[in-house]
This record gives sequence, structure tokens and C-alpha cells, in this order.
Amino acid sequence: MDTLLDIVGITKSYGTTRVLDGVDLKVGRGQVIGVVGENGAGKTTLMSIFAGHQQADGGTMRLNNAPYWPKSTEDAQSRGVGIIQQDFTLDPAMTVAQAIFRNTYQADRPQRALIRPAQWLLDDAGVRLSPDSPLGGLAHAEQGLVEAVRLLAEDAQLVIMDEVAASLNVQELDQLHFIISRLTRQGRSVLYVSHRLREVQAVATHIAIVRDGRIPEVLDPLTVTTEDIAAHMRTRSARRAWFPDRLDEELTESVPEEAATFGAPEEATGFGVTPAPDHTPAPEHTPAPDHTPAPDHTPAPDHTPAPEHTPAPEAFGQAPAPMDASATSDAPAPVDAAQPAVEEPAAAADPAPGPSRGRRAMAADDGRNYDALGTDTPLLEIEGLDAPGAHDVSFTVRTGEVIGLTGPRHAGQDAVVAALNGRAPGTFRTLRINGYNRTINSPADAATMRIAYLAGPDEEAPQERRRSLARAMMAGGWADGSDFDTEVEGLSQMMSALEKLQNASKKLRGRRARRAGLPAVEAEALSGGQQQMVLLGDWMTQDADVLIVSEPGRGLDHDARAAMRAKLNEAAENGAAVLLVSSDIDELATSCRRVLVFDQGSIVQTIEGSPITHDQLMSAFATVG
Ligand SMILES: Nc1ncnc2c1ncn2[C@@H]1O[C@H](COP(=O)(O)OP(=O)(O)OP(=O)(O)O)[C@@H](O)[C@H]1O
Repeated sequence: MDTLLDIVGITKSYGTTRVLDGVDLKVGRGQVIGVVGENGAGKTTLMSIFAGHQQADGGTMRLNNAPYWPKSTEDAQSRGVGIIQQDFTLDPAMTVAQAIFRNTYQADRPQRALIRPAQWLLDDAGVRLSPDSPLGGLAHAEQGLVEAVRLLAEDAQLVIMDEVAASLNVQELDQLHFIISRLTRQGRSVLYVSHRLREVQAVATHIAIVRDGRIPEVLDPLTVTTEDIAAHMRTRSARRAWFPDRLDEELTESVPEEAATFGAPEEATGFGVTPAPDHTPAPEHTPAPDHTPAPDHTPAPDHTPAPEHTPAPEAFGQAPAPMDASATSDAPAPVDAAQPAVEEPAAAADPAPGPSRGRRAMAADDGRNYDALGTDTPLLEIEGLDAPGAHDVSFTVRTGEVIGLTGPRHAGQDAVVAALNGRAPGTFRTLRINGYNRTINSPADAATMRIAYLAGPDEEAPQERRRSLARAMMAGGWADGSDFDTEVEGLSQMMSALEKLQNASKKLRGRRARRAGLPAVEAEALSGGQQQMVLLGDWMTQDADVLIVSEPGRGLDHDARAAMRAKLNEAAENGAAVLLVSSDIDELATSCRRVLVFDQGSIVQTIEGSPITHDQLMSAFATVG
């Protein structure tokens, strides 16, 4: 094998937490190495070291047979290493053409001079975007494709893609895979981080497992199943639990028991998720012939191995929002409680919308027997919705149903959701929730009507995500007896500036952590998947009637996705209607029995099945876009 990158014994710690514990890996020319591992396994940390964002504490790296120790991204680029970062952000004012050439000698040329070469690259890659489009008008997934085309324009020999596929739809995945094949045909190598295991199998020549701070195995994608890969990813100590609990466990693992006064019980398995067996390697694994598996790593003399992945005490202390609904049942509606516009009742006298407490809890107030309504009762009825990007959309979601909304980009599914959660204008010929006519003019209306919404990647500027995270992480503080009014006032002041928010949330979390006898953890210290867990956990605690979630599985590992699905089902079984907006066919097939396929602003197909198959969804996608 012609080796491009050869790393031995790479170590990296944050404080006293050792994240990488002696990683060995060889990357051959023209190979696509799928890099997989549980959330928080250290994949992004490792990629950041290759790309010069971070420096390793120890080990050796050689690129092209020469020592390699990049001090910065520019340094790495000059040596032929390019990266698309996880959760990258690009200047929204930049055009597609400018983004593609921004790291090349063409960077200073005027836009008009870039159009033709950009168009050529886009056409060659099969990406249907205009070189003139500003990035701000594109979905995050589309920007990811622009980033991939950028790598074609640059002459990076080692290309790193960290979770680029997280929210790509089938057509976009095809385009990405095509770009990857173009890169490898030119003799370049790709490190491809993804949690979509089936997709990794399709694109990778080798699958490197990141586990317990190392890469103990490299698998042949042709001889393993996705379940095998997931089994190889599991740490020996991993317990399968609902993700906030699991995160709680991770964050509190090394804290003395008496200090852990809040959070999940030791063995949190009450969410329909089976505890993982100890890691059992797939029996018939045969390494790919041309790959040289990493030898067992022998720790450097100065290396003190961390006992069984023990996170640093100072990285802990902040529990995510509690999952127990009873703990938050008195929590306020998540946005300012403006009165919703309520039209005359369609069925019965309309109860005054109160704080969000869930439909079963509400039953006592309005005299309706929600349990008797059964699971076939329409909970959300939409007729004739017109909104920017959606036209005359009608559908009904029954209580207890998890319904999928999908389609190509900008096909209408996001527009429907934006109108439903009050973030974009929409006119409904009829909107009924729980049998009552409603009007939604703002997010506050939606919240008061018990519609909870978790934003997808396109509505989530990094600042917004951090703000949501800070709020989610503070939510526990509201529930544990602190002065709610003071905290809300503090929150609204904090909203005025991210800087202020971060400082104040640090203090709040610090205070709360001190009460619990734990040190604080920063949102920034959580991996991408861990952040998504916290946000999902907070969203779930809103105890809403209508739960809308956009691309919930992005960034979550195989087991966390399974837990997330179990939790969505549980919410539905408890009487909610769940709207799952997703580009991920596997996620839709495993979560929904009905999927609405959008195209050009309308529902063009309704797929039903128990279960819905992957092929049904693939054929639907083949006819749209
Ligand atoms: N700046 C930081 N400070 C402290 N701890 C950090 C920091 N960045 C990451 N970590 C911790 O290091 C571990 C590895 O994080 P990393 O982002 O590399 O994981 P990952 O495998 O990419 O996870 P995911 O699949 O969720 O993206 C996590 O436990 C995370 O909490």
C-alpha cells in the first residue's frame, strides 16, 4: 500500500480527560476511510489534529513519508490536507463560486471571473447549484455540497469530511459520493466521519472504529453489517440508555456518588432500549486485503492510561434538562406567553390555553376524556395551508402518530413546519388542534397551543444553537427550586447578546453545579452529538401535544438514534402527534408508518406501510426534485 498518512500513538487530553489514548492509523492513497464511533469517542478531536485546528499531546504523524505536525489550518492546507468541519459556518453573503475558490489562488478574482470555472466544477460533480447564489439562501446541506466541490478545486491530497452527510437527502448523498469517487480517482484519500452507518458502508473502502480513545479495529465494509459496526463501536462500559441520561452518566461518571444529587439513575433502561451487551466482535470479520491494520498500540513511556474512559471532573457537573416530565410539569411555556389568537371553537367550549402541561394533564381542566379519544382521533388538522414555499397543503395527524415529512430541498416540508410553529407567515383555511379552531401568528401562539419545535440545521445559526444549549442546560435550574422569575428576567437580558448569555449561563450553571456539589461543564466542551442530545432532551420535556422535530438524528450515534426513536414513540403513545421532518430514509423508515413526500410546495405522495420500506422511500425520491 502506498501510504499517505501514518500516525502512531496520538494522544490528546482536555484538562485531565484523556480523549485520545494512543491512536494508530494508516491511510493509503485512494482510500476512503470511514471513521465511526460513539458520540464523544474523539473523532472530531482526531480530525482537528490532522487539520491543524488542535495539536496532539503526543505521538507521531507522517504525511507523504515526512514528519507532519501542523500548527494551524493554513499550515495543514499548505501540506495538502483539507477539511470540511463538523457544523461548519460560512459567510452567508459569499456566493457559491467565491466559496469554492476561497482557498485557492483564484480567491481574489472578481465574481464574474469565477462563474465559468465554478460552473464547470459544479456540473462535473453533478451539483445543481448556481455559482451566483449567495450561501445564505442555501440549506446547510447544500452548503456542505459546496464545501465538497471546494475540495475538488483545491489540491488537497488528504480530504477530511466530518459529518458532512448528517442531513443530506438521497439525491445529495449521491452527489457527495460522486465527488468522493472523483477525489479518489485522482489518487486523493478521504477520511469520512459519519454516523449514518449504511451510508458509510456504501462509500468507504475501510471502516476505522474509534473506541476507548483508540482505533482498535479497521473493518472491511463488505464483510460486516451495520449492526456489526455498531457493536464494534460500543465501549465496554457503555450502557444503553435514553441519551440525556446517558450523557448524565458520562458527565457524572467520575464524580463521587454522594455528590451526584441529580440526574439519571445508575441504570437508566426504562425507555424501551435494551442494555448493550459487552462488546462482541463480529465473528467473520476479515480485514480488507490491502489494509494494514494498526498494530496494538504500545503506550509511550510517559503515558498514563485513563481508567476505563474516565471523564475529567472539571468537565462535569452540568446535568442536562431532566427527562422526568413530572420534574418539569410546572415549567413555563418555552417562549413568552403572549395570548394566542383563538377562533371560535369547532367542537366544544374552548378552554383558555394555559401553560404547557400536556393534553392528559389538561383533561382534568376541560372535562374531556383524552384517553377515550383513542389513537385514531385527529389531533392536528390542516386544510389549505398557504405559506411562502408551500401551497394548499392539507393533512391530518392523529393522536399517537409519528408522521414523516420529507422531499427534496425547499420542497415545502420546512415551510409547513415554519408556519405551524409561528416562525413564518402562513394562512390556513382550517387549522384545528384537538378539535378546536386555531390561528397561529407567532412562536408564542404555537407554544401556548402546546406545539413544541426543535429546529433543524437550517434555522440554527451557531449562535442560536449555543443559546438553545445554554437554555436547555439551565432548564434544570428552573426545576430545582431556584427563583424562576429572576432567572427568566436574567434570560431575556442575556438574549440581547451572546457574550452576556454565555457569561451569565456559566454563572447559573456554576451555581447550580455548586449546589449539587459538582463543577461546571461548558456547552463548547460537548461533542456535536452530545449537544444534540441535550437539545433533544430539553425539547422532549416540553410535554407538548404536537411535537415537531427537524433532522433529530443528525450527529447522533447508532444507539442514541435508536433511543431517540423509542422516545418519539413513547411521546406518541402518551397521546402526542409527532411530526418528523427528515432527509434520512433510514430514519423515516424506522420511525414512521406514514410519510408525506413534498415537491414544489405540495404533498405529491403519501407513503404508508407497517413498516414503510427503504425501497418505497427510494422510489418516491426518484420521482421528485
Ligand atoms: N474543548 C473541549 N473541552 C473539553 N472537552 C472537550 C472539548 N471538546 C471536546 N471535548 C470532549 O472530548 C470528547 C470527544 O469529543 P469529540 O467532539 O472529539 O467527539 P466525537 O467522537 O466527534 O463525537 P460526536 O460523534 O458526538 O461528534 C467528548 O467527550 C467531549 O465532551
